[in-house]
Formats: sequence, structure tokens, C-alpha cells
Amino acid sequence: MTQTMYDKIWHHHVVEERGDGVALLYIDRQIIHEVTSPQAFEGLRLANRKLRRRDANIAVPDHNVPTKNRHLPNPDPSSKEQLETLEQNVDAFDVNYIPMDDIRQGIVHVVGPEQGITQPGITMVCGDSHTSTNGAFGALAFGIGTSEIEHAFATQTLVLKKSKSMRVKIEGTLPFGCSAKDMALAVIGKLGTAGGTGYVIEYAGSMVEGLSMEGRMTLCNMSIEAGARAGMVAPDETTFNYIKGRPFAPKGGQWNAAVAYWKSLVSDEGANFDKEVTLTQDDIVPLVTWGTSPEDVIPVTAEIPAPSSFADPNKQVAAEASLDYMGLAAGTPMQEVSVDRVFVGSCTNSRIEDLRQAAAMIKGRKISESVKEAIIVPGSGLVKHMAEEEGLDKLFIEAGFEWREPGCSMCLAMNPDKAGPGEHVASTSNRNFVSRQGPGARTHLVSPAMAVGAAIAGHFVDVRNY
Ligand SMILES: CC(C)[C@H](C(=O)O)[C@@H](O)C(=O)O
Ligand code: SF4
Repeated sequence: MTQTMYDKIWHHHVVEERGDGVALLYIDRQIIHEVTSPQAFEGLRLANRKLRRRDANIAVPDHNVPTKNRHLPNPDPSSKEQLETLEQNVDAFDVNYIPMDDIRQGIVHVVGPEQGITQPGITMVCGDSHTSTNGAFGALAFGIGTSEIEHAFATQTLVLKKSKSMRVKIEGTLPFGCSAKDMALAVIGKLGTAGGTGYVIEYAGSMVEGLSMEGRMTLCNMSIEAGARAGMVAPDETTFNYIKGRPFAPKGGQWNAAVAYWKSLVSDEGANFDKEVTLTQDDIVPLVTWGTSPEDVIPVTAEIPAPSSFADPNKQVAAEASLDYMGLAAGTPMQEVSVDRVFVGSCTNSRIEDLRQAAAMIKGRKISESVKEAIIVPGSGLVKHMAEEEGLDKLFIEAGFEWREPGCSMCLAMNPDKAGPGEHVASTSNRNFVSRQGPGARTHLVSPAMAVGAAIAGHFVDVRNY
């Protein structure tokens, strides 16, 4: 019987079938951050339990870390407490830990792949929805809740129901001025935020195969915004080249054996997917979100849509509310929308390639005087270091950007990096929810190049001719 990649990885990890698609699944690796782990550790404490496999877990602080003045006391009491609690817990339970002052520190979903922790064929969890990022390697990686974190700590297993499978093919060559972020936004625009509910998505097609690992991670990262449980890309030479030599990668004779196994994971010819969706090169253009849902995407060359243009009455109501919150009028050309702040970062777009694409847009120009703040937040200390070796930090600083320390930062504004009420933010993150980047802040999701273009012009621009 033919199998999808998801079927294969699932079956390799079943400890016990419970019937009705529910199974006890073995979990290979778990990553932990400070926001969702405290109750899980507390649960272990109360039940007097330990970690079943301490080498399968690794913790790193990311959401609450300050991105500047780290040598000073943390200005936010609740952030301080969450960070200290994580330190106490990893100490008490002897969990592998990457502290804030370690060059490897960064956003969990950047650190896992960078360290070679993420590998094809593994099951990988984290108490964080964007764990889907790791699926770019052909891993089954997904976010879990606090009680599941505790369960995985104690047993190295989880009780799970198998999802349906969807294949999203994107065919063609990535058009000029576009990036994996535009592909991700195009997929969400097409599926809608509920289109992937109940599914694990496998991304395929020539445009996906042509992406670097960084691009594939951007694409898989935003599977969650399409409602899916996870996103995956079949491992290939691009994957193997990325993993080779990383700290946790298989070494010596184990390398060849691992690659042979990884190659066997790809979906069989003719494997059955519950749903198939295809996008073409024509669907991929520089996109911007205009509303408060990631599905609210339009080409940068388009106008803000009128609520009445949507067929679904519920969507009409939602669009009305979105426009009201965003302070936008239907019919306004997107390129006339001005931006107050610019954020390049987050687990969607903070890897080295994202920073290179962002820096390439500067071309000796400076950010607009109308922009209050433009920050570049690398995904990890290693990304930051690499960017500095390439001189990207200087390009950003000369243009008027702030060059920060790694963390989640203004993606969700749990640290001091916030946008003010009513301010429009050109953001490379993944969620444009109400008040996501600060109370009343208005988020527009874009690619790194589009964010820098907006910073220079002071409003959204079509990066293809800017
Ligand atoms: C804090 C965490 C639970 C949350 C998530 O799971 O996604 C955060 O990372 C986010 O992006 O909103
Ligand atoms: S960068 Fe944003 S989306 Fe990613 S884990 Fe952090 S808060 Fe969540």
C-alpha cells in the first residue's frame, strides 16, 4: 500500500494503536521555552516524577528576553519571573539548557534546526504552535499544550489522533522580488485560516523544491495560520547539506545510514492525500495583509477590499471590523498606507537568508523620517554573528535600523518591544491579530524585503521596482 511521508513517520512512531486513528506515539525530541513550561514542571514536581529521557529535551528562553540592554535588570517583572522560573526548573530537572548569554540562544524554532536537533523522520514537539517550522526537514513537528508537555517529559510519548493529509503543490520558479513568505501568505490567502484545520500539509512542487532550508522553514512555519497541525517538506540534498556537521547531526558511519533512511521517507508515488491544492507561479506576488487575520492578503499593487466584495456574510462582518481596527478605508491603494514601525524578525523570518534579503533592499538608502522605529531582530545569536561577519549589521545601522539581540521580540510584544496604539507596523512575523504587537497596534504581515522597502519609503512599496 502506498504511503505519504506523514503516514510513514506516524507508523514508525506508534507504540500502541488505540483504535479510531488514535495512537500512543513515541516522541523523539522536545524543545522547551519559558512561557508554556512552568505548569508542566510543576505537574512533574507534584507527581514526584522525573524526565524519562533528559537527552531528548532542550530548553531555551525566547519570548520574554529583552533585545537590548541585556546587562541591565529586566525591566518587566512578569518577564523576569518567567525567565527565572525556567532557569530554576531546568536546574531542578537537569534539562539541557541554552541560557540567554549563550551565542546559541534564540527563538526555539530557529535554534532546533540550527543545532541539528531537527532531523528528517523524527517526531518533535514544543509547547508552541510554530513548532511546525521544523517540518521543513521532513520531521513530524507540532505544537502541544502544557499538560502534553508534562506527559512528554514523563513518558516520552503522547496520545494523538492522526490528522488528515493535504498536499499543497506550488509549481514554477520563485518570481523576482518574491520570497518564501509570499508563498506562505499566498497559501493562507487561498486556503483561509480554517482551510487546513484537521490536516497535516505536505508542501511539494518545483517552487518548494527550489527553496533553501530557510525558505522551507518560513513556509512550514505559517502552516498554523492556515489552521493545519503541521507542515512538511520531503527531505532532499538541500536538507542533508544543511544538517551535515551541525552539533546534533549524526556523525561518522551513522551519517550515511541516516541519509539512506531519510531518503526512504518521501511520499510514495501515487500516495493518497485527503486533499490536494495547487498554486502556480502566477499566484506568487509581493503580498501584504490589510486586516486582522493572516488570510487577509492582497498584492501590494492592489486596493484595500470592500467588505461587500466577500461572498460570505460572516467574512463581510469580520472585514468591516478589521478595517475599523486597522483604520483603513476600502478602495485605498495598499501602497498609500504609511508605516510607523518596522519589525524584521520572528521565527518566520529571522534566519540569515531573511536578513540578507532585507539588507539587499537598502541599496545605500536610509529609512524614512516618518518611521518612528525600525528594528532587526536576528533569530539566534549564531544568526546575529553570521550576519555581522557578512557586514549586514553595518548596512542596517547606516540605514537607520536598530540591530538587536535575538528573541521573539515585537512578534508578540511580551518584552519591551511594542508598537503603540493605532500605529501601523510592517512586520515579517506571522500573526496580525488585534493588539498582537502591543495594545491597539496595527500589523501588516510582509516579507523581509517588503518590510525594508516600507521602512525606506515610509509606506508600502512594490519591491519589484523599488
Ligand atoms: C507563547 C506561545 C504559546 C505562542 C504559540 O504557541 O504560538 C506564541 O509563540 C505565539 O506565537 O503566539
Ligand atoms: S517568534 Fe513569534 S510566532 Fe515565533 S515562537 Fe516567538 S512569539 Fe511565537
